[in-house]
Amino acid sequence: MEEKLPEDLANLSELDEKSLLEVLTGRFTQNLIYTYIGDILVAINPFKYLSIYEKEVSERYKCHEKKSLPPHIFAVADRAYQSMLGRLATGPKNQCIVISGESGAGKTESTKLLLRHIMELCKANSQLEQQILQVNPLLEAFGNAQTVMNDNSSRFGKYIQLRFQNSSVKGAKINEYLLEKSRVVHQDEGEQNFHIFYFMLAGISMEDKEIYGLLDPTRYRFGQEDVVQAWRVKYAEVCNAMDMVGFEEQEKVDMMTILAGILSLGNITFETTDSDALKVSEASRGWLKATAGQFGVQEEDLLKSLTCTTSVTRGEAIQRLHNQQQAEDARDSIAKVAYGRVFGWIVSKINELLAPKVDCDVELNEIGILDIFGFENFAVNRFEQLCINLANEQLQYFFNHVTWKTLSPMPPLFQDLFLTKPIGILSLLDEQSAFPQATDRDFVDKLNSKFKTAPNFEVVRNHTPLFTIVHYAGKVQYNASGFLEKNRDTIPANIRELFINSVTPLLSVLFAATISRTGTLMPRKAKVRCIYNIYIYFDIPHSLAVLMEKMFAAGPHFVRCIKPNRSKQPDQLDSKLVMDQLRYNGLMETIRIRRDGFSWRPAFKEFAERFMSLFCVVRVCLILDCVSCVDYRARICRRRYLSLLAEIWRQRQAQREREEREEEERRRQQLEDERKRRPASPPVPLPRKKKPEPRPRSVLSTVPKAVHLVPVPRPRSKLFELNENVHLDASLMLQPIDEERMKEKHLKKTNTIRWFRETQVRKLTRDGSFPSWFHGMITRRQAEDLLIDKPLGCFLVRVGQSREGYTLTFRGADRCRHYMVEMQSNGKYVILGEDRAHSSLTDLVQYHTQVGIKPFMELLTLPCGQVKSHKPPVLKRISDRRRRVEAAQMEHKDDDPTRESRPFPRLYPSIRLAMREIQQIQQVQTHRGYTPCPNTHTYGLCT
Ligand SMILES: Nc1ncnc2c1ncn2[C@@H]1O[C@H](COP(=O)(O)OP(=O)(O)OP(=O)(O)O)[C@@H](O)[C@H]1O
Repeated sequence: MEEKLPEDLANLSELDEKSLLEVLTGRFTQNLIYTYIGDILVAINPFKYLSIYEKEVSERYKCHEKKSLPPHIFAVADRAYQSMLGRLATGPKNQCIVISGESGAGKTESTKLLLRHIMELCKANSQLEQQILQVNPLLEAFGNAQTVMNDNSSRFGKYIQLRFQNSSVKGAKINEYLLEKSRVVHQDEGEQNFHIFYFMLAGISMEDKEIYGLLDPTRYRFGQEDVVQAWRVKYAEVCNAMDMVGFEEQEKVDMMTILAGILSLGNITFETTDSDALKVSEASRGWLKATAGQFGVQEEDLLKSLTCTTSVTRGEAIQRLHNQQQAEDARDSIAKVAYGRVFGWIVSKINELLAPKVDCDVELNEIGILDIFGFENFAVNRFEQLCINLANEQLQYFFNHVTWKTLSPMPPLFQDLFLTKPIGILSLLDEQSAFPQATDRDFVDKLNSKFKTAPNFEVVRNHTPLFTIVHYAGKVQYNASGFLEKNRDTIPANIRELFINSVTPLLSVLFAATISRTGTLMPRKAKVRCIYNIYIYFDIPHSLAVLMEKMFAAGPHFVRCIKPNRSKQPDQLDSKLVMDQLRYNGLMETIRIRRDGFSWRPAFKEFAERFMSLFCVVRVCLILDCVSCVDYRARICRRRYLSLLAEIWRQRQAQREREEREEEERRRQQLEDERKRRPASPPVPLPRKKKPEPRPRSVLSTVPKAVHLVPVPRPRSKLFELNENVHLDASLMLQPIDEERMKEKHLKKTNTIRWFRETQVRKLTRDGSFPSWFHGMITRRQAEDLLIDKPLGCFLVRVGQSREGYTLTFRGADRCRHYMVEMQSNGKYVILGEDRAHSSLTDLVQYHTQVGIKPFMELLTLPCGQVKSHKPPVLKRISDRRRRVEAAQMEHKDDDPTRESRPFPRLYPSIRLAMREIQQIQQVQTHRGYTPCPNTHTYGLCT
């Protein structure tokens, strides 16, 4: 039998490193990956599937406070949700869940599980929950990449805010931090570019490949077929996620074209000429053309921005020619900025689409989930590591503050060393970045002279500009090469100007955008001439400060993720690695403090409300006196507090026993009296069970469940009366109240008909005919009558009578089911509660002939067709008109593909020409016996 190991380490009486490790290892080997330390959840990554996230498990963890369940990530989600609603003794309050751990420890997975469970908890009949769940795959595709540490490593930090009105979710907002843009142009050995490039190249259809200007995907550096197949699936998922969240088709095309432009840009190489000027190599001329087309700019302008810098001095424009290195740097910086901004745009678009649609005076509560990189200490630590560790320093400070309160021994290193103005590290960095001639060495020299005596700073004597910071988690040596350039992260004015004038509105908006105080992209409405450079990292202190402000004001929850081994293997636990992480995370110290203090640390109000009944038993004033004068969390109060509680429990117990004794005595006395009163009477028979009175039948209950399946003879219905003069039943119009209601109903019906005519007919008809399963505007009852004697899975689609949308009616096993089909703002169709968006109703129907509809997972089988002779005159008229329009369109159709309904890249003809040119060059090369590989520089994706 397996040993029962403690679920909460704070309850252990004896706890040192050895016993802690023993408990965690023991639990891990029993597949118990979650353990509490008070209210902190420790999660060890199992690196394998565990059946602990199934639906039944998540059901059990709904409002688990009432039950005693093992530690689980769902329990954290539930506690945050219930606390946010004020159901756990405190009033409603914002909550934040901080997830930390090193790369590959399981933060992203934990975030997804938290989101999933919170969406389960607030489940209402809305599409929003599904949309929120789709945000993760989208962000992962664009912000994650394979690294040596983790195959799906998040290369950015995120803070997801879920906003609620009472118990239902009303919207979501994401803040992204520190995207590692340099990955677009350079990846270390064993690492990859951002996932989206691979997904796109593997998943894109041949037709789209030509449209965006991509080469045959087989030319890219791809792995085995099964990997490519997985990427294909992922690409479909990303496209679906964009549809679900609400991206427009043209926006998607523009975005994909920009990504293709980044790849083409990577193929541009330079050659020196006899004069000083640089030129684009012969082999990559086609790529220059393609890039210009994909970015929607003029080829000459793009070339100029790559090969020279223009500056204006005293009203005079001065051109400085680039050398080869500078030209390559300009090329790479365009790629990085363009990618960074596309990512920022995706986030701001998600925020716009998922913004709560409620009146601004409605107060919303919030649960925030922070998933940010863990502390990093590599062989070479660069600017990115400094930013990440700075963020972690601040988070640790927050953790200590919450955990230890007044006992925190940690000096605010963050504040002193980094943020003090004007001599903090970041201020000095900004100061040096502002001098065009300053070097990274100058910056380090400045640091050395200012901080040589600071306790957390160490001077490093070396040719390379190095310095060391003593972080809470250990010493980190930073290499400052490239710090000034990265901190400037400026877009040269001519490049910015070029893109602001792009014919692709998305690029124009992206390059005119500013970065907000929280580090988020803020698109500007109007085109703005560029005068200022943008400092991307400039706002790190601000963005952290804003985040911290939110977190300090919220109820905190901590999830500490632990990586059990470096080789990403299941069932293996490297004790040293785990111990190091426990120390880095500050967990060892926490355990000690928690054991000495209290593992449960509610706010005073929460505590008081919970224990009010106890307070009544003893002298309330004694407790209040104690806890209000001295913070009861403080150790100084502990002994007094414990003895007080013990006294309360003792008294309460004594009283309970007294009451029980009295009750027992009373009952005994009663029986005795009874017996005395009727000494000789025969045993009283048990009362006969009374036959229950028939309950008055409510209007609803008079209708047996199956009634909808029984065909009711009815006058021939006006099934397809898509007519504005909708017929009203005269008897209903007799009562004035009903008259109002009927008018309203009529109005809704008229509006729906207009909506259908103006926006739907074109999409629904093929060759002027409606699909056989489409039955126009019929009632629920009429739909059921049509399906009653049909086989299982038979279905039809009808137009809703009171809303702009459709209903899919389906002959289920026991009854007819009606599924609402949501129309998204981007014109996509989704069955409410499903996670798949479709471009047309026909696609939706087709899809569900293969994939069952949730929750019963039943498939659509047979369309319930219309009887030809019954075809309503209005539908027939619409069909005929549509057929005539289509015929006229066919006559005028020329071979310009942009006339088709699908959106195209803005400069599609030039992309097409460029790709032809590239292919011709390749053919010539093959002819001459070269292996054509024009993608040598395609940012790590080439064969
Ligand atoms: N609860 C879990 N159950 C099963 N596998 C898991 C679990 N958590 C994590 N994993 C596995 O570990 C991998 C790494 O986890 P994850 O991507 O969440 O790490 P991370 O901490 O977010 O890393 P990074 O900081 O690099 O983004 C996942 O891809 C998954 O394979």
